[in-house]
Amino acid sequence: MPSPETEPALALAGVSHSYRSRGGTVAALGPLDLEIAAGEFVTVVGPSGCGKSTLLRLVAGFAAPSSGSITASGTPVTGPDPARGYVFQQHRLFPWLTVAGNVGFGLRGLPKAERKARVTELLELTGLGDVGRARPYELSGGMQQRAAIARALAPGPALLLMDEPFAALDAFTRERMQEEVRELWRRAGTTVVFITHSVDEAVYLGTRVLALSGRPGRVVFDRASGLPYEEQPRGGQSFAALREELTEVVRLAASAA
Ligand SMILES: Nc1ncnc2c1ncn2[C@@H]1O[C@H](COP(=O)(O)OP(=O)(O)OP(=O)(O)O)[C@@H](O)[C@H]1O
Repeated sequence: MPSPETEPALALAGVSHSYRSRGGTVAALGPLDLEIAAGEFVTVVGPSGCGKSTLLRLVAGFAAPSSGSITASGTPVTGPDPARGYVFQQHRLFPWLTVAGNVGFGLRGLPKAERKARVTELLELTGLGDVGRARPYELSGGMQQRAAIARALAPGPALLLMDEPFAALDAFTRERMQEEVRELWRRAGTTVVFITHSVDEAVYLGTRVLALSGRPGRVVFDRASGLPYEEQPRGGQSFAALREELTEVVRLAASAA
């Protein structure tokens, strides 16, 4: 039997999803076949409404696909699991808990000393060492999003799912957060699936870049960036070429939608 190490971090086979609404059935996604290896940083772009969030929600186990199957490291996804951390566009921190309380929320099963050590480690890792006792509303948008990332990382997830995590941030903070998430990924070795509307962000962050067609979203572009992170500077030649190609793919997908 294949061991979890040899299984893809994520495998989707024939996955599609429809929503039922008053107006009828909306085919939102797929069919989709996709394998993601452990350690990849996969960015996903596509026209508005093409099913990107749906894809991530299915992978997280928040909803079951209408058809097809999803496995994470060989185990079928049947519901949410701490092995899959999720970061939303809006941080969704618990306002009644401190930042440290939020980060440690998923660690309630651990002995207190162990939990405290892990929270301290994560606060340091995400540059929040000084604000563990603050409430979320006392933090800037960038810090709130860092706290949300720390909370998602706390149980040591094999897979980190990020749904436009920086969309609500100003341009400067967003660029800084991109550097930070890149560094976190490099150090933590977590597999990442990252949804974004920004072609720039997708090309800059992804070791592999996917584009979905208009609704129902299917994979119309799938490319490993082919560059080690250190050699993937913004504005470099390969960066510009991939950005141009991807922009055209998304433009075509949006006009066909
Ligand atoms: N709960 C729901 N009930 C009915 N339709 C839904 C529901 N959630 C999403 N949809 C529809 O499914 C389609 C895909 O939605 P989804 O949010 O996955 O797209 P998206 O690519 O993430 O969009 P955006 O880029 O605008 O955030 C859209 O047409 C949306 O209106």
